[in-house]
Amino acid sequence: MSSGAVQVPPELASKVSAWFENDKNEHTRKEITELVNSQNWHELHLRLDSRIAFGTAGLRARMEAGVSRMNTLTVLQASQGLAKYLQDKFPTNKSVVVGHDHRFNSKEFAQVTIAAFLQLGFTVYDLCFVENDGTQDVYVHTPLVPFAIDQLNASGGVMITASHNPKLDNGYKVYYSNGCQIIPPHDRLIAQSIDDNLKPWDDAWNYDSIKAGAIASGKLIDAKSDITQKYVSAVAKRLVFTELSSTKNKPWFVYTPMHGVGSEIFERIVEKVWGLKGNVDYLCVPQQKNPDPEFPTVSFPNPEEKGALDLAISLAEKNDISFVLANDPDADRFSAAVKYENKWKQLSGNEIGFLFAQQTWDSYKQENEEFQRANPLVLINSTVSSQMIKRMAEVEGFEYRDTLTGFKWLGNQARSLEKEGLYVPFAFEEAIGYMFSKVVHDKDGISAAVVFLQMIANWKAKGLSPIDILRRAFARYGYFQEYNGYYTVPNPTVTNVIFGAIRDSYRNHGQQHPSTLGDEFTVETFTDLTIGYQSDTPNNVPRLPVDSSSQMITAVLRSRLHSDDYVRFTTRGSGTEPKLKVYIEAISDSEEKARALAKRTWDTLKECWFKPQEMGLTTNF
Ligand SMILES: O=P(O)(O)O[C@H]1O[C@H](CO)[C@@H](O)[C@H]1O
Ligand SMILES: [Mg+2]
Repeated sequence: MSSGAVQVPPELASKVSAWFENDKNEHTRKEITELVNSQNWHELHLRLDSRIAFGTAGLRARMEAGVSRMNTLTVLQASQGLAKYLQDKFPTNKSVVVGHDHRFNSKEFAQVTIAAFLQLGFTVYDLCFVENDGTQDVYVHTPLVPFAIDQLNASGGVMITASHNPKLDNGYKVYYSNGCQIIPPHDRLIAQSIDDNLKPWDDAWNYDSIKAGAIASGKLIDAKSDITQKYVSAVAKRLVFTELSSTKNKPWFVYTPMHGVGSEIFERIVEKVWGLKGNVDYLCVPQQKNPDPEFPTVSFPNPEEKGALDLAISLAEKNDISFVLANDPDADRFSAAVKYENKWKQLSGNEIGFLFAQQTWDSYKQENEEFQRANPLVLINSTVSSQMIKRMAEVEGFEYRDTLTGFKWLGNQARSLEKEGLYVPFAFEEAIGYMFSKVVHDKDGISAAVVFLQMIANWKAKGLSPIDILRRAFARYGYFQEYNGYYTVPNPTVTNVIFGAIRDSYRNHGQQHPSTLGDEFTVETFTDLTIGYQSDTPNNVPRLPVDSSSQMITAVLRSRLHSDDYVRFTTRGSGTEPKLKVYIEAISDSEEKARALAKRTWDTLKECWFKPQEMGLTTNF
C-alpha cells in the first residue's frame, strides 16, 4: 500500500489500511498518518501487530492510536465483542452497567461503550449520565459497577479506569453477571467475539443521536443517584459495627483520594453513618481532593509507591493526627499509615489484610453457634499475598484458600465457595485490595476505609495501635515478614527471556526444578504455573490454574543457616505494567530475623536468577 509518496512495507500495509478503514477519530487517525509519513515502521509494528489483551485487571494500556493501545476504536471494538457475547449468554436479560473515572478520555470511552450496547438493544444503566455533555462532570468509584450489577440483576458491566496507572494510561474493566471480573473461559471467548466484530457497526460513532433515542425509549437509564443511595445504605447496614463519636473540632484522621474519585463517596458515607464532617472530624488533603487527570502532586498516583502519602502525612503531622487513610484514584484500593512511637509507618497491603482478617475472625467468634454451624468461615487471599492468614486459619480452626493474582480470581472464588454453602465475608491481596462480600464481590476501598475507621476507634479505646495488634499476632502465629519488590523491564519479551533462562538453569542439568538456590537455600517445593508443574502434588499437576501466556514461579525454600527458618516466594510478570514482580515472605522466630531472611532471599534471587545488569532491568528495591 502507499500512503501519499510513502511506500508501506507489505507486512504492515493491510494493518495500516484496516486502521484507516475502521477508525473515525481524527486524533488517532492523525497519529497513524504521522507514523506512516515518518516511516516509523518499528513503532507501527508495536501499535498494530497484536491486539490489546485481557490482563490481571481487564484491558489496560497507554492511550494512543493502534490495536495494542487504548483508544476509541479499540474500546468500541471491545464493546461490540462484549455486547455480542453477553447477548448470546443472556438473550432474555440484555442489560449492562457502565461507569467511568476522571481520566483523560474516560467519558468518550464510556460513550462508545454505551453506543455499542444500545445498538444491540441492551438496556444500559449509565452511572455517569450527563444531561448536556461537557457542562458537568460525573464520575463513580469502580466498586459501584459490580454493586450496581448485583442490585439491578444486570448481565454485565464495564468500568472505564486505569486505576493507579500513569496518567496517559486508561483501561476497560469487564464484569460478568455475578458482579465479578471475568476469568477464563470468558476472557478468551470475549476476545474471540471482539475479533469477530472488529468492523464498527453503523451507528458506532453516533453516540449523541443514539443517546436521544435511547432516553426516549427508556433504554438508557441515569442510574447514579439511585445506586449510590443503595450503596451508601448497604455499607451502613452491613459493615458498620461501632459508633464513632464526633470529635469536637479536633480532626483525628487524614484522608486522601489521590486526585481520584474517592472523596465524593467517602464524605457522603462517613457523614451519613457517623455524622463525621471534613475539616471538623477529619481532614482531606486539599491538593489531592478533587478529581484531576494530571495527578499533579504525585509521580505515580498509587498509594503503594514511595512518597505517595507524603502530603497526607505532613498534613497529619502539622495537625497532631496519627492516622492517614488513602484510596487509589478509582477508590477500589485502600492504604493506611500510622504514627507509632513518634515515627510514621505506612502499613503494607499484607499487614492491613491481616488486620482485616483478624477483625473478621473476632466478629465471627461473637456469632452464636447456630450461625457458625450454618456458615463455615473461609478466608481467601491471592497466592502472592501473606500466608499469615493461612497459619491463623490452621491455629484457629477455620478454612483458608488461595487464588491467582487479582480480584477477578478472588471474587469468583468467593462466589463459588458461597455456592458450596461456605461463608466468605472477606478476601484480600497484597496490592492493597480488600473485598467485603456483604457489599461487593470485588475490592472496595471505600468499604475498607469504613471498616478500618471502626477498627482504629476500637483499638484506640483500648489504648492500642495497629502495630500492637500485629505484634500480638506475630507472637501467636509466627513472625511473617515480607520483602516485595519489582524490576522494571524494557519490554515484556525480556520477562520471557529471563524466565526461559531460569528454567534452563536446572533443566539443562536434567532436573524438573532446582534443588538449591545460592549458598543458603534448599528448595522444598517448586511450582511453575506457566508450564504447569508442581513438585508436591500427585502427578505434579498444579493446584492453581495454569496459564502459558503469563510467567509465574513459586517456591518454598529452607535456610541452611537455621533449619526452622523458611521462605516462600513468587515471581511473575505483571499483567498491568511492564514489571517483573517478586513477592517474598520469610518466617522465623523474630521480626528482625524474618526481615533479614526475606532480604537475603531478594539478594539471592537477584544474583542467581534476575541478573538485572545483564538483562537491562532496573529496580529501586
Ligand atoms: O500484578 P499485576 O498483574 O500488575 O496486577 C496488579 O493489578 C491489580 C490491582 O489493580 C493487582 O492485582 C496487582 O497485582
Ligand atoms: Mg484501583
